[in-house]
Amino acid sequence: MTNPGEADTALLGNTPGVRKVPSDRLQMYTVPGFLPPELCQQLMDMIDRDRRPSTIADPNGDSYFRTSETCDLDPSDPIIQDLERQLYAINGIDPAHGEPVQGQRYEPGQEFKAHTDYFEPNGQDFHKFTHVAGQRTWTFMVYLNDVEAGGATRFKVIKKMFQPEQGRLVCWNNKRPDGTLNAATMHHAMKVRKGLKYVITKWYRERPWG
Ligand SMILES: O=C(O)CCC(=O)C(=O)O
Ligand SMILES: [Fe+2]
Repeated sequence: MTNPGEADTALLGNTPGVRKVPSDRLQMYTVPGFLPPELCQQLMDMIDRDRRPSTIADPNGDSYFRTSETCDLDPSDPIIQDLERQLYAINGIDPAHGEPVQGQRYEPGQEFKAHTDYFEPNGQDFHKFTHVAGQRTWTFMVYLNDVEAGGATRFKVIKKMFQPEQGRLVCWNNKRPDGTLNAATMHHAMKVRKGLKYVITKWYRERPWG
């Protein structure tokens, strides 16, 4: 039985156009053209209207670690509800286990240095971030635009790099099949060199969110 906070990989594997990223280190899939250009544009407009400086869970003294901007997308907006339905249709994760979907926006020179999406068990804020909903399980991320230069997402442990491409979904399990945290999910949103970069990020939890 799949835990309600984890993606149903049979469902995911049957998504039209899906590709399983070949790796024996982590479960990862990508779907080119997952979101249509019109929806991507609507999401970028929403991010532009409501953005704020991004934050990180355990500040590490490097104020240039995550220099992008973030937008908390309104869960009651019909566009976001439609997006949530599209995610549920391919991952089967009980929506109650999802964090509210976020948008990220990067200008030239902005990045999010190498990190994992799960919370570090030794981090100072571990309890604060996990005591209600538990650890993060899966990450679903969609590029909303093609970036003129730079802005790739680099998974250095598995030597895999994704170039932003409008509508492309990339998703992965932050844990190994045995439930332990998977450091091979380490990734770096590399500096945008030219133009803007927009993505949405959706994280799921072991237990229902709030
Ligand atoms: O923007 C990207 O390419 C990755 C974003 C990311 O890793 C995050 O927001 O956790
Ligand atoms: Fe990340």
